[in-house]
Amino acid sequence: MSKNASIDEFRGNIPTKFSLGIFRGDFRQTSDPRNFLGNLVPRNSVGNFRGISEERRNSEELFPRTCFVVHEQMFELHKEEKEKGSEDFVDLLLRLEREETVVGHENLTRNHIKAILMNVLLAGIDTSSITMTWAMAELARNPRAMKKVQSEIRNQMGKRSVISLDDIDQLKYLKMVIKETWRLHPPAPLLVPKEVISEFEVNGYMIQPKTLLHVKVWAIGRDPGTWKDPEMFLPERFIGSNIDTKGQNFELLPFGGGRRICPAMYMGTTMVECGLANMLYNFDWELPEDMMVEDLDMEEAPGLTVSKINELLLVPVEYLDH
Ligand code: HEM
Repeated sequence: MSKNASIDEFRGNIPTKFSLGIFRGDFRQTSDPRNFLGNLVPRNSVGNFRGISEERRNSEELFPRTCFVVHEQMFELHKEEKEKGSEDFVDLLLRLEREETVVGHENLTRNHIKAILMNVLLAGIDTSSITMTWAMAELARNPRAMKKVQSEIRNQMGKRSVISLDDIDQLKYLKMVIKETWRLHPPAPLLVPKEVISEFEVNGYMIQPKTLLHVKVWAIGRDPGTWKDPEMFLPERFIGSNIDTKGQNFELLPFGGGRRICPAMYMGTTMVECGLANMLYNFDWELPEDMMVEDLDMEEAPGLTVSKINELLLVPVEYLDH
């Protein structure tokens, strides 16, 4: 199996996604009938997730084979020690393990590294690539916004080969495009469930402590009471608005909020901003021959993260004027 094939299989493998709980305390409640995943996934559809908490102690049994393959490939690729400064993320973790670094109360072990890598793969790659795909799909459907964002990037950046992190702050319209993409297409449409701490009232209903709340970010983003013309892709709605994505503005929660807010919010944002900025700077994006803007579908695939059900097909045309 090629490396890419095994990574794809690993990421797409639903039991693998659920096995995240192997390394984390959060899924201790998997046998609880109120359990989030157990409730989302019908019993016996892809396995009985409610019984997982007992079995998961034996990670060898539960850990899918593809997961081991991916980890072994990663470790194999990083077996040579590198100099400090030229290390990547995996090199760094392996060095901390060799140096018997204490993290929290214990040494960082190989199992911790596997858990961290799995978190990054599951939580990081999908969410950023999903955002970039939806952003490109919306821009392809909205040539005016596409032209505007490309003009901003090309005018601000002048001639250069790559747009770096330091340049991104100047790209105000690009940031609005990304926020608007997250409003309409939050990669995680349902947040991690939240447990109510103290009683409160909403619309005449008293919500009791310990109730599990499922926050449907997708619906909030399209709520006509909150957003004018909610179905329209209109990045300009953020001009002069101080709504951001840091979890304080409940209208826009692509990274969630509260204690369990995405810990990699800045990394995720940076990956999306840099990726899109470079794609939009270096290429014009055309629809395939015989395809009209109206033919672009925006159908969503079901899942804990929501991607486009059909692949987005765009033709990159190198932009040579820089
Ligand atoms: C566009 C990029 C991303 C988006 C939209 C996103 C979104 C989210 C959301 C909505 C949550 C749940 C928060 C809640 O329920 O309140 C979450 C949790 C999490 N994310 Fe991200 N994420 C992104 C990128 C990343 C990256 C790059 C990583 C890792 C490198 C990452 C790691 C995590 C982890 C570990 C959690 C679980 C935190 C916890 O349960 O305490 N995410 N993310």
